[in-house]
Amino acid sequence: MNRCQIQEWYPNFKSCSIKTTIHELPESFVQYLLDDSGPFLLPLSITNYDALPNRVHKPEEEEDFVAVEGSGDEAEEPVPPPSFPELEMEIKASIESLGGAIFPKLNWSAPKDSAWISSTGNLKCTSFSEIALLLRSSDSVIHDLYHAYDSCTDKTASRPSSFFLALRKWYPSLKPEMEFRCFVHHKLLVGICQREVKGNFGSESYTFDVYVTKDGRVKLLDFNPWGASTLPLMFTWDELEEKLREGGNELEFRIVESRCGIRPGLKTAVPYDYLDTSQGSGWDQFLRNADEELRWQTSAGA
Ligand SMILES: Nc1ncnc2c1ncn2[C@@H]1O[C@H](COP(=O)(O)OP(=O)(O)OP(=O)(O)O)[C@@H](O)[C@H]1O
Repeated sequence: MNRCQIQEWYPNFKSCSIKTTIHELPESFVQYLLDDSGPFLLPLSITNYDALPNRVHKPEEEEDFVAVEGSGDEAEEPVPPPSFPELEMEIKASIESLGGAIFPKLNWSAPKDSAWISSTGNLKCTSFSEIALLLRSSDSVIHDLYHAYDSCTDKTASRPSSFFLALRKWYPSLKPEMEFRCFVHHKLLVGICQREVKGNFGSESYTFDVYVTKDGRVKLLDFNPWGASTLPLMFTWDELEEKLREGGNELEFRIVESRCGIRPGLKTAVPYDYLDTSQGSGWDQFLRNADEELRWQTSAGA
């Protein structure tokens, strides 16, 4: 499990992977990602520091402010937005060095499930606040922060001691049909093989994802543990295990033959309320109101 963290594997596979910079996250930022006690505030950006005194509303500084004794209001100071100036500066420099746009990822996971929240509908980020928004909104990231070791039988801690943010050069047109996951069991490739990726990963059993470029080069995207929360995609874990129990060591290569069978790799997860159209749901209520308003307008116009 630990070997599949990007900060662990990337240094050894840099030459055949996507250009990436890795930043150790201060614990204060990790706590910011975990904190769901109050309203969600984006970090105050270094570019907005000068504007801060004007942004915080201080009624006592207004001319017509009258303090009412014993109202209790004096105790309620506005909560300043969190800020992480050093991390933001490091990230800004990295984004520039990677060509101005990046794909963010924590130790194991990218915030794929929060792509819907960004203005572009994907994980492309050009600033620290875009990264913070995607990370804060993602259950995949929460999984890394809280539950990464849940399926480990030799679990000794509930979380890793440090978290890292990987910024990967943004590739705008990765074709989902050219991405492959390769299953390795006891150092044997049992799912799919790409010659260009050499077998010098430390674990015996794991999966790795590769992308085949237009000119036939293979880029290593990711490593994941064998089993656990790794999706077996067109296989099932039982099927792969069964094949190995039976001593089968032939490589099996599965592809989708129909074009419509290929879905983008990014999960297009949206809140359940978006999808729930049943009676009494938010959508149902919205449609009823719209219907009523339309009827009212029609009868008023008649
Ligand atoms: N640098 C990049 N630029 C653009 N898109 C990318 C980039 N890297 C990855 N992607 C897309 O995002 C998808 C998810 O990436 P990745 O496998 O790194 O995330 P993950 O959270 O580890 O996913 P999983 O848990 O399924 O392995 C990839 O399948 C690919 O389509």
